[in-house]
Amino acid sequence: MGLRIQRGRRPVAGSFLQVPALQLHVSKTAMRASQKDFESALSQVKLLKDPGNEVKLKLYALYKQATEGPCNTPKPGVFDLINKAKWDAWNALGSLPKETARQNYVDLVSGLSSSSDSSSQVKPEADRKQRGYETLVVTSEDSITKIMMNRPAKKNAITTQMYNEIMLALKAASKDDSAITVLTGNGDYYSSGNDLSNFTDIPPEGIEEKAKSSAILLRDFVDCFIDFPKPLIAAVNGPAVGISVTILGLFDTVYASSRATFHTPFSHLGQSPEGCSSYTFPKIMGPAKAAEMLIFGKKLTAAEACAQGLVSEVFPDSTFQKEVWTRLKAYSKLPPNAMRISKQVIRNREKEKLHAINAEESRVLQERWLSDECTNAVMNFLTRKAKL
Ligand SMILES: CCCCC/C=C/C(=O)SCCNC(=O)CCNC(=O)[C@H](O)C(C)(C)COP(=O)(O)OP(=O)(O)OC[C@H]1O[C@@H](n2cnc3c(N)ncnc32)[C@H](O)[C@@H]1OP(=O)(O)O
Repeated sequence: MGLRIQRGRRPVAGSFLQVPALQLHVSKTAMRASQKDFESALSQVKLLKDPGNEVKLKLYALYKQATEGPCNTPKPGVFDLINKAKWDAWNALGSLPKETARQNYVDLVSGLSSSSDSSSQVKPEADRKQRGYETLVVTSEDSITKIMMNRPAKKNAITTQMYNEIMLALKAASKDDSAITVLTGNGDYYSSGNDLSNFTDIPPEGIEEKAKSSAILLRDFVDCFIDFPKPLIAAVNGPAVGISVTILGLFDTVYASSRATFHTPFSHLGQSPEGCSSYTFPKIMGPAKAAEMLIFGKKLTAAEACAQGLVSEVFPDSTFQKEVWTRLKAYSKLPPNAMRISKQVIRNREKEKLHAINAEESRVLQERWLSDECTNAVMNFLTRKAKL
């Protein structure tokens, strides 16, 4: 889960799935918690099982109110989702007195301790399947966090909401107890890439503003992959299009079903490469092969993608799930710190460069999205005149 309450550190809401409607916890007792009770609750909270994002937000808000008083920091920007939710939770406590916040914090931790004692024997299903995502199914089991894109009827096309949820899921996975993280798709497609209807949601400020906010979203999304600290594996269960292909260059291992295809039809769509593919693809497969994909939109079979180094291994579609998950379960038992450090050694020296490339690709695309070529291609798809 997103936030871990770690020994020797303040309890903070680091990452969560949804901004919950904040319910103020009213003290059950009229008794005032002493500073000692509060400090003891602070120690106790570090020993608790992950209480879930909603509770972590409440703990965060009450802690801030109890120690600093009413919210006194500037509101984070709209794209800073995590800090904004934390700020909202704290701000919602208004002028609640410090002593009451302290008491409420103590009561909340005490309630959590008793429920965690009574449930410590059984691992409920809800712990494994993380709640709060609408476009994903996220599960954590056997030291593997699996993030599954879950819009099978739309070929797992990535909506704005899905971009945001994948970012939240990655941030949570980077801090949870899992050793490895896997991205996959539900249904017959891995993903058909950017949901082209994203382009129809134009704000009152106009199309330029839409292009600008989309470029920021793209940049933030790709940054999450560049910075992901643990081994990241793609289980490409079927055809992959657009951004779902380009970001594969940022994964550590890519397994593909024999049914998968890899297609980046940017010129057809009046667009240009993203996901750092303008750098990673030539590096992986050589400039000539990369150009065929990224400029001319050549679709690769799984076997071709494997021969060109984009895919690590192809499995027959009929045994794909069984073979991939058996392999991943074995990998997840390896020492997690060693795996993380090995990834850092392999990837860290490129990080700065990748961030710069991501920024540049996003800037170029921001302009492309305003072009007639792009507008016509999107309109043709949405009016059912064109398919890839
Ligand atoms: C903000 C960050 C932007 C980052 C930049 C990203 C760039 C890219 O990712 S470019 C790639 C964009 N993707 C596409 O152009 C694919 C468009 N889709 C298709 O060409 C086809 O749907 C198909 C080849 C992927 C599948 O064809 P088919 O098997 O015939 O299935 P349908 O077309 O009937 O699809 C079922 C259902 O899903 C909807 N859908 C599929 N893909 C998308 C998509 N990318 N965007 C929006 N909607 C998509 C399709 O419209 C159908 O919907 P219904 O008609 O309502 O059933």
